[in-house]
Amino acid sequence: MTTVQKIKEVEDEMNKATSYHLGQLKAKLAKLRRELISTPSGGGGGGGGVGFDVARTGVASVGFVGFPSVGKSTLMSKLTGTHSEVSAIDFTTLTTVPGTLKVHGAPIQILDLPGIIEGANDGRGRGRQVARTCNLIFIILDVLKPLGDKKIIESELEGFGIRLNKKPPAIIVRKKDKGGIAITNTVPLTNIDHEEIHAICSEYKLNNADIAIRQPGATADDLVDVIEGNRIYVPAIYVLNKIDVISIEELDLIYKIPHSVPISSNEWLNVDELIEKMWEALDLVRVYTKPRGLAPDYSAPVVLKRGKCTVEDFCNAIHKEIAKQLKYAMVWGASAKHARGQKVGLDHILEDEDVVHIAKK
Ligand SMILES: Nc1nc2c(ncn2[C@@H]2O[C@H](COP(=O)(O)OP(=O)(O)OP(=O)(O)O)[C@@H](O)[C@H]2O)c(=O)[nH]1
Ligand SMILES: [K+]
Ligand SMILES: [Mg+2]
Repeated sequence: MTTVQKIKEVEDEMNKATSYHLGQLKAKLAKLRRELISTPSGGGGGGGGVGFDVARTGVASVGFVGFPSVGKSTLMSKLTGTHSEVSAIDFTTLTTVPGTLKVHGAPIQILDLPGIIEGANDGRGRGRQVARTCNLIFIILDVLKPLGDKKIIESELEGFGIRLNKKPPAIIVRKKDKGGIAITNTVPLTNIDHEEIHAICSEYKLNNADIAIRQPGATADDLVDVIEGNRIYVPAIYVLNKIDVISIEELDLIYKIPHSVPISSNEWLNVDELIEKMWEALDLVRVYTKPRGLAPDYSAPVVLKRGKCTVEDFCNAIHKEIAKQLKYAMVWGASAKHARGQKVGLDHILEDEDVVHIAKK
């Protein structure tokens, strides 16, 4: 039996299972799925495989996923000016095609991925490996196709350890040497019970551990995610393409899908909103440099990622040696205590559109 067949079998069994059995099956499923995810956690590298490894450029990347012929290449080509073959024939794009789009001064890498195929577990699944390394995923949907396609793509990505528009669950699992399984919870357990927790632990041969659940509505899948530990939590935007061929009434309906932006790549409708949403979701921090005695340079921001935007990160983004030479930094903007600016050190956390002057020793 192939891994995919085994997964199907476990899924079928789940429909008729008890609490304990269900927990066991969920853990089993996650272990099988792990076999399909061969890249190490955290991403960073390419997806592996010929045609999927592309040089990563820019400060952040957006991966386009979707069924064939939904218009991924049309959008990517027009956004970036990079050629990616467009045609009415499915599976036109067979490798990852990279391009760059500058948004508010920040170069963003756009990755046009090959059309997704349901249940693909061999080379064809490689596109999702690449998706694991992106900072934002655009799920591109054709408004003329069934809305069920959305669910299929979501499950495909979930199967690859990708969690869309979700934060890591507030569950802590601490292994011990003895004492069995001790469960504590700061919130009521509404979607998981002790039996399920025990079943999952046993499936992972976790005999002694403290399990602290702080996540409201935590599920068995959340616990499995925490134990598996190789999950990628990434924002996603649902791009509803080809609105040029539907009526205003139909448009009103699809607008209700959360995290969605309706557009037409062909007619270039509402693409500005899409770029703005892309910018918000990437949550980047622009920092402007101010040389002594001169006005800040607003044309070329240093662009940092949220969570990695200290004065030290800022220095390192300019040059490796600068942090060592720093006497202090002057900061103006949202992160500064005073309007007249604040003197700070390397660990100060910067905010979007701050202005920084580096004083060297
Ligand atoms: N009406 C309409 N057609 C579009 C739009 N965007 C793309 N198309 C058409 O949809 C077809 C498929 O477009 P592609 O850009 O090749 O789609 P893709 O998702 O890259 O397809 P694969 O690479 O095969 O996965 C082409 O005939 C496009 O002209 C749109 O906004 N409106
Ligand atoms: K196509
Ligand atoms: Mg294409």
